Amino acid sequence: MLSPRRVAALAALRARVADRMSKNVSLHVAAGQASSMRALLQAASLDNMVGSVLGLEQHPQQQEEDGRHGGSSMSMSMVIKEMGEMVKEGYELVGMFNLGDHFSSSMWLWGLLDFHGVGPRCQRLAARVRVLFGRVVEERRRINKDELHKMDDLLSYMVAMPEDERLQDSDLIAVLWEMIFRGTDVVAILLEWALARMVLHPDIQSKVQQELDMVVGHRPMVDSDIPNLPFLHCVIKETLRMHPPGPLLSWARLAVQDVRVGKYFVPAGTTAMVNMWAISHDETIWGDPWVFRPERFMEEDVNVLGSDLRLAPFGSGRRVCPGRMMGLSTAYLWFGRLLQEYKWLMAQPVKLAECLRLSMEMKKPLVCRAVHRNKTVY
Ligand code: HEM
Repeated sequence: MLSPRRVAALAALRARVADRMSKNVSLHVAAGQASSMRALLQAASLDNMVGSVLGLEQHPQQQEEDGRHGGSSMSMSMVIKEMGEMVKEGYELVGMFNLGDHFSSSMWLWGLLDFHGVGPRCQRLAARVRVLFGRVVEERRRINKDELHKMDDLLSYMVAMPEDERLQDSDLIAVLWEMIFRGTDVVAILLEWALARMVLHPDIQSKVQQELDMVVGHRPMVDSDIPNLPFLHCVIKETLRMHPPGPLLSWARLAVQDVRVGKYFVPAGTTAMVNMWAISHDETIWGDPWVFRPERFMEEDVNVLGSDLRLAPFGSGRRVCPGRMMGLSTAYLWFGRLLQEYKWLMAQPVKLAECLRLSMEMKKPLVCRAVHRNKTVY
């Protein structure tokens, strides 16, 4: 459970990142360029994750500064750039086909079938993660306890824990890496889908903007506005339904004996996974499942955090996404800010074809044109 102070600090960080992201969009607008949304959203998401997990934040005017973190000797921009490269490499590796994964649990045969060198690349990535995160952890430990208690990021919290409760270094690094790796792209992917839908459905886009104008007005949207924007919630939920970024859930079950489930025969030894994509497109559960209709969530509220299995885009139970509150709040805020400040128009045909890697992405990345709305948000 996060303390109110940490919740407020995370919200303030999200808002600062939203400002930086919006400024980047306005640079494209000023240059008359269309925006390639994926790179822009990924950069913002990495910025947010590195800030909330490691407490490292790069201020535009301080490209090479490190002073906020107790005299770190590492260049902030270098650390963030390397984190971004490592996340990208991790995604590529997870998405690569490796014959060994399908045929063998024995290491030597797995190595023999690893034609693309996935194994050695994974080992090199793991070594990079250990070195870079190891240095960040070491530097944080040098900060005195009083200062550490004032910091709101996950690493500082974990380093400040009583000694007998602390994780070993290898586990600590694994947790930090997993949070950044899993949390970075998925938020960007969700927002890319949501914006694609806004470009395709200008009527729905206007409806969100009307709600924002009415509830928030001319100042920038903040976290505390989120509960007062029900239609914006519906749009994000409908995006999660139609384009769940994590379509296969790991509530894995092993059949210990041969069994029949409905009309299917499941042999002993089979691992079964939950296909959330199929559930959220099932016409016996969702009327008109192929129609993007956010209003359906106005008619019936559905909790998407794991308690309603008709739509559990963050999973459910023991392996539920630990970043779901943060991911959802970030998506609500950034989506609201992007729509509050800009009208989004088609720059290239929007294709909704999907591509499954670690998350389910748009196969053809979204490129769209932003136009400043008349409302002044600064
Ligand atoms: C809109 C945003 C997000 C979506 C849709 C999402 C979705 C998911 C899904 C579907 C899973 C797998 C659950 C399962 O296999 O049963 C998952 C796991 C995970 N997510 Fe998220 N997630 C989001 C944001 C985040 C964020 C912001 C973080 C980090 C702060 C994060 C960290 C993780 C981690 C560490 C796991 C692995 C948990 C485990 O294996 O036990 N996620 N997420």
